[in-house]
Order: sequence, then structure tokens, then C-alpha cells
Amino acid sequence: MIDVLDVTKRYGRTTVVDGLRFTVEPGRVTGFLGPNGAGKSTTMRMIGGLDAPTAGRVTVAGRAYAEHDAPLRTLGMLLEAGAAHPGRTAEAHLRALAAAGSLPRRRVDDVLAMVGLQSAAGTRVGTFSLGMRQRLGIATALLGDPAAVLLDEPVNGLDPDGVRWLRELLRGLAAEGRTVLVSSHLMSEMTLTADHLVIIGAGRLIADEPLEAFVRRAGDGVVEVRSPDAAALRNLLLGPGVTVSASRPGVLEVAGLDVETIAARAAGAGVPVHGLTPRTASLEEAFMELTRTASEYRSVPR
Ligand SMILES: Nc1ncnc2c1ncn2[C@@H]1O[C@H](COP(=O)(O)OP(=O)(O)OP(=O)(O)O)[C@@H](O)[C@H]1O
Repeated sequence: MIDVLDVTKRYGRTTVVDGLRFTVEPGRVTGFLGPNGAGKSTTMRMIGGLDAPTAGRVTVAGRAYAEHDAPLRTLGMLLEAGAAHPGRTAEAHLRALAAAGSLPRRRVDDVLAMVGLQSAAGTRVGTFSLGMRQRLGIATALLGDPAAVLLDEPVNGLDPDGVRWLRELLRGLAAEGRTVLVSSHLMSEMTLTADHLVIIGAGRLIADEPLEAFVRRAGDGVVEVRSPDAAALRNLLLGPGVTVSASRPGVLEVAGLDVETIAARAAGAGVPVHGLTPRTASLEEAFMELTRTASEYRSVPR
């Protein structure tokens, strides 16, 4: 569990984080969202003890990061890619960290396997692609088998396969009961990974809610349904307050019914359904609108 308790961070006269308060619960992926410059990295650095709040407190499992006897087992973090020495191999980099943190050597092999870098273990980090560096950064974060994981924009530099892999990894870590906080400035990315959202704008909390609640509030309520028997399904779903349109063959856009109801009706009538997705195209816009409005209420200069 991570607690950000009324934290403010000022650099000179600039307030970057402003009275921020939220809790990151274990067992789920929490997406930490905000536009560029919102204060995400600053907040994450304070959680990881790399920067001190001007006011307020941050605790990990009830204590400040620096006060833990086994910090690497408490919190693993990826705060910037490419922190490894370019002349070292991936394995040597991880071994050095394991030795410094009194971690068993086998953890090096474990995390190399977890991030899919076994075959590059003996390669110098300087020759790594951005995606490989990102994977090594994630391996570093996981080295101590930590109860909480903090990843700042981990998707940067990953290809589509890498993004999918990361999504599975994060969901797996949460399923193991760990606390997972992952930042992004893209809503669309988070809708596929996060269970819970913490949204900030201009250093202030804008939303702290389950992803589902955000989608319900900000989405347009349209469900896309793919079916090889779209015509039959259309007749089945139409009724008072329900509109069904078909923009592409085999795909219906249904407004006025939720995913569960559509699935139950189709199953009840034996109509095959191959896909059922709430339309999320508008979520990115809703997110931008939300954070833009918050920023406009700020006095300038901060
Ligand atoms: N050491 C520093 N000194 C002065 N200002 C800083 C410092 N670190 C960050 N800032 C400022 O604080 C603000 C928030 O930065 P931060 O990196 O935390 O935002 P972010 O939400 O992570 O954005 P991004 O998505 O661009 O990484 C920015 O305006 C940045 O210029």
C-alpha cells in the first residue's frame, strides 16, 4: 500500500504538486494519469524517496521508503530508462544491484526471464534498443521481488507486442497481491491495463476512482457488438430506449443497453457473438477535457 498524504512540492516559487492525497491499494493496477507536466514523475520520485516533499508525507507499507530495512523488497521502481551503465552487460548490471541489495543471485535469472531478456543477458546495455532498455528497467524494478511496484511511463519505447506483454505482467503482479502504480499521459493505454485511476492535473487530484466508473461517466454508452448474424441480433436488441446502428458489416453499435444485457440476450436466443466492447474513443477526449478544465482554474504563476 502506498499513501500520498497531503503532499506539496515546490521548486523555488513554482508549485508542482499541490496538496495531493491518495492511496494506492494492493491487488490491483492503479493508473496514474495526467498530461505532460502534471507532476506525475515528481510524485513518483517522492514515493521512491528520491525527492522530499515540501509539505506532507509519503509512506510505502506504512513507512517512508528510506526507513525500510529491506527497501528493494518493499518497493521496486522504474523512474527513467537507461540508468544502467552502457558498457555493462544486462546481467552484470543486475548482478551488481543484487549484490548491493543483498539479494540472492538467482533473482537475476528470474527477472531476466520475466522480461524476456535471457538471450540478451550477455549483451552490453549500450547497444540496447529503447524497448530493451525499458525491459531492463522493469527487470531492475522487480529484482527485489517487491511488494509494491512503481513504473513511470513504462510503455515508452515498447512495440505493440511489448505493450501487450507489459499489460499481462502488470495484471499478473496485481493478481499476486502486489501494489502496482503505473503512470501514463495516455488514457487509451490505461483503459486496457488499469483497474483503478488516479488522475492529476497541474499538481492537484482530479479523480480517484475505479476505471469502470470513469468509463461509465465519460464514455458515450455505446457498445460495439460483432456477430456473424448481426441482423438477428439487431431484432433481438431493439426496443424502447435502444438504438442499433450498423456502420460496418457484422458490427452493430448499440446504445441503451449494457454489455451484460446484450450478452445475456444473445446467449438466450443462441445468436453467436464474437466481440462485445464498450466504445472508448471518447475517453481520451473526456480525459483531456477534465485535465484542461482543472488547469484553467489555476492562478498563474503557480
Ligand atoms: N527539479 C526541478 N526543478 C524545477 N522544476 C521542476 C523540477 N522537476 C520537475 N519540475 C517541473 O515540475 C512540473 C511537473 O513535472 P513532472 O515531470 O513531475 O510532470 P509529469 O506529470 O511527470 O510530466 P511528463 O508526462 O511530461 O513526464 C513541470 O513543469 C516541470 O518542469
